[in-house]
Amino acid sequence: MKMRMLEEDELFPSTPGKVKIERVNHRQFHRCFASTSTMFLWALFLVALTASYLSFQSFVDTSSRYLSASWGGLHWEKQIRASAQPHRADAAGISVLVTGAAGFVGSHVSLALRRRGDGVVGLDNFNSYYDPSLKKARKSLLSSHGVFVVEGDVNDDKLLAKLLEVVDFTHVMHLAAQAGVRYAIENPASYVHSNIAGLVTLLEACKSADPQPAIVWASSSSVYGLNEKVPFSESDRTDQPASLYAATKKAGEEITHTYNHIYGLSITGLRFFTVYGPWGRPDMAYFSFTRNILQGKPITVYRGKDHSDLARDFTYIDDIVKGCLASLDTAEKSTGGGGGGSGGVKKKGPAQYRIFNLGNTSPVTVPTLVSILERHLRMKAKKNVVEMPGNGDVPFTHANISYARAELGYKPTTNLDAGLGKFVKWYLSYYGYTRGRKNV
Ligand SMILES: O=C(O)[C@H]1O[C@H](OP(=O)(O)OP(=O)(O)OC[C@H]2O[C@@H](n3ccc(=O)[nH]c3=O)[C@H](O)[C@@H]2O)[C@H](O)[C@@H](O)[C@H]1O
Repeated sequence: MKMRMLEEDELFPSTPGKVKIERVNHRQFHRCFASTSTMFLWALFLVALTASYLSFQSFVDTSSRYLSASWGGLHWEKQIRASAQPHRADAAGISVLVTGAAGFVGSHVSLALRRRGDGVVGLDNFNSYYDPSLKKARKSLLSSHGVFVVEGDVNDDKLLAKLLEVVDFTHVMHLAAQAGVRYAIENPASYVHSNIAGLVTLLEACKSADPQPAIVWASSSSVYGLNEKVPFSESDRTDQPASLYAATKKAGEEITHTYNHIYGLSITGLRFFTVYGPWGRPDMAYFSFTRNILQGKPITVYRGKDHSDLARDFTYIDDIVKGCLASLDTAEKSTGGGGGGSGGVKKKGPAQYRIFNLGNTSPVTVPTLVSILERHLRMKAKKNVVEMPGNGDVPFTHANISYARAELGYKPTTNLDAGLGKFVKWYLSYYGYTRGRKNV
């Protein structure tokens, strides 16, 4: 049957919004029903489309997370367990999670532990504060010695919980941090992120672990700030930080104290004094001076307001490593019960809380540092001497190490001349120089 053409006023009501009800006849009911069912089908279609889009999205999210996740899975867990396994003949081996393992101090400590047969698992986020290729090279060195380094952040609570679940670490050596005194002016948030939030995330994970590991972590000589009493002793005032970096390290000392007090975590904080050496940090003065001298570029040497030279208690990496290992070896067990829950982790008794200076005890001025480098490099520096900008620097540092000597047997043996000699040798070889000329 031929369909009647719709009259104009059936398509467009004469008065907008006012449909003439009396004209809704049987045929219209059919049309209405047909259009309702069409609408229903369309709605169904749209719902199905949305649902499939959402499930596709979640599939994409899950799979991309799975594909991009650098941790997890049975194979990964196997690698973690193998790396954490001590191999010491005396069966006294410890199992250490080293955060910041691809960093300067972290890589040296990890290697030293591994060499004496301890179990080591590294954690590092490989951030780009300085050239990540140097961090990757340190990681390769570690993996060639059987140390597995997980790529991840100390702010990742799930990763930390997983690591502490897979292995009963006896110790955590917490070296991951945002380092550098002057960079805090440029990027203050990175210090809060790593040195405060990251530290708390790590302590939360450790407090809930069963058994709880003992924690040794990197504080800094910078906590002494504007302290003028020399040499700096652990009991000196540390409430006058000169930089945000120093303030976050000081905050770390207070935060770790809280976790020690409430949860029974065994804590040892180490105040490192301007650590230098092979595989060092490119942002530090001795490293950047070396790079500039070799490239014929000028270096900027800061001096104090009254034209006085700045001085640092430069400490060689091997001495620092010995202090770190002695701290691990003398750390007592944590006394908390482990297990998560709403703050239900109670300590069974007071736990050890220690803070040590790890310095060299003989400060050297920055101009002297430069002249030692010139001698080792057999090249002259182009020096720009400028007044120290007010960006967080302190005029001098000088460690009193009596407490570390008494408790840890800590005794630094490398002076700045010998240490810089070793650094320069490493630098020339790592960056492909033959005495001042770069091999291309
Ligand atoms: O012990 C610490 O707790 C800290 O040590 C280190 O800080 P600092 O002692 O400041 O070392 P570093 O930058 O090498 O400057 C050395 C000297 O060179 C001067 N300096 C620096 C740069 C420059 O261009 N010119 C210059 O004269 C500068 O004024 C200073 O007098 C770590 O970086 C830090 O992370 C933290 O661990």
